[in-house]
Amino acid sequence: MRMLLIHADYLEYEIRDKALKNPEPISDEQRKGRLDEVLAVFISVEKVDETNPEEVVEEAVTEIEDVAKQVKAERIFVYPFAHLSSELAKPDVALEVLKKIEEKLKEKGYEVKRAPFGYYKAFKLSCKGHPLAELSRTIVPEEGVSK
Ligand SMILES: C[C@@H](O)[C@H](N)C(=O)N[C@H]1[C@@H](O)[C@H](n2cnc3c(N)ncnc32)O[C@@H]1CO
Repeated sequence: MRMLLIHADYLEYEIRDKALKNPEPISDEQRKGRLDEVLAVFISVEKVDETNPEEVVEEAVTEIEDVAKQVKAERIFVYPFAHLSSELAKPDVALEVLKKIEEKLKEKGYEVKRAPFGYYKAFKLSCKGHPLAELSRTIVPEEGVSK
């Protein structure tokens, strides 16, 4: 899994078009979304993550929470982003992983939005520009360790 984490004044998106034949079904209210004072997390779920998605979810949540605490962000935007890797996981696996990351962050008390999966989206992002405002993380499940 590849993550780009941006501490931002805001992130807003608007659905433009389908990018997959069967994108995630969404309500009208999900066609647009915005969070202010947010840690935006752009995530590419990778092929290697398919060997142990549970472990990758746990590690991603740990990394995201670590950065959120450092930058004192209470809101997190989980944003599916297929452009951080050339070895992408299948869409059905990727969507499940992203949903679980969202769920676990909410359980930890963060206000979380997740941008819809499988669409072209316009977005606006205002990066804060401080030294920890732009970070990346790579998560790889342990070789062949399936729980
Ligand atoms: C396109 C660009 O504007 C938009 N931002 C976009 O990336 N759309 C992606 C993700 O929402 C999702 N998607 C498919 N596979 C994956 C994956 N392995 N990991 C993450 N997202 C995925 O499906 C879309 C097409 O790849």
